[in-house]
Amino acid sequence: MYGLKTEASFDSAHFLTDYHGKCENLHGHRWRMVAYIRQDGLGQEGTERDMVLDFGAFKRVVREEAARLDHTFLVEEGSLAPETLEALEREGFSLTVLPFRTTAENLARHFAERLLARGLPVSQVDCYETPLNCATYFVG
Ligand SMILES: Nc1nc2c(c(=O)[nH]1)N=C([C@H](O)[C@H](O)COP(=O)(O)OP(=O)(O)OP(=O)(O)O)CN2
Ligand SMILES: [Zn+2]
Repeated sequence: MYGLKTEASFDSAHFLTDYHGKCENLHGHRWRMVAYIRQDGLGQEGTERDMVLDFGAFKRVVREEAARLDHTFLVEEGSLAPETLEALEREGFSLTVLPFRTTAENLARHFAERLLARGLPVSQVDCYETPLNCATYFVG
């Protein structure tokens, strides 16, 4: 069994609905996403011979997915009044409305699903919300 991992970071604001404490307030993180691939064998021919996957291809997709969220406000769908969303957009803020509570656990799963949809056979995604706090989503 072989494994690859690569990572990308992004800066985003969020708040947690139904949270009783400081995280109910709008705040920001430098989110660090670490993606893993596990594979039995290696490529047999061409540029990926004896590789799981070219690191270049792997990191490009992971970076693109992080860039989608970078410097946006991660908003759980339904957590702000439509007029608030409209006002923020009118002011020129970039919002990413997500159909889930913006926990590190859910962001790890969301990221894994996005990478899988783009053809990367990821087995795990770690989402570091702070340097010491990490949630992991295991595929499968
Ligand atoms: N299991 C989870 N717990 C918490 C999550 C989460 O996504 N999954 N998220 C939060 C908050 O978003 C919060 O921003 C993180 O809080 P905290 O650990 O308190 O982070 P700090 O670095 O700000 O804490 P210090 O007080 O500086 O140690 C909460 N929990
Ligand atoms: Zn937070």
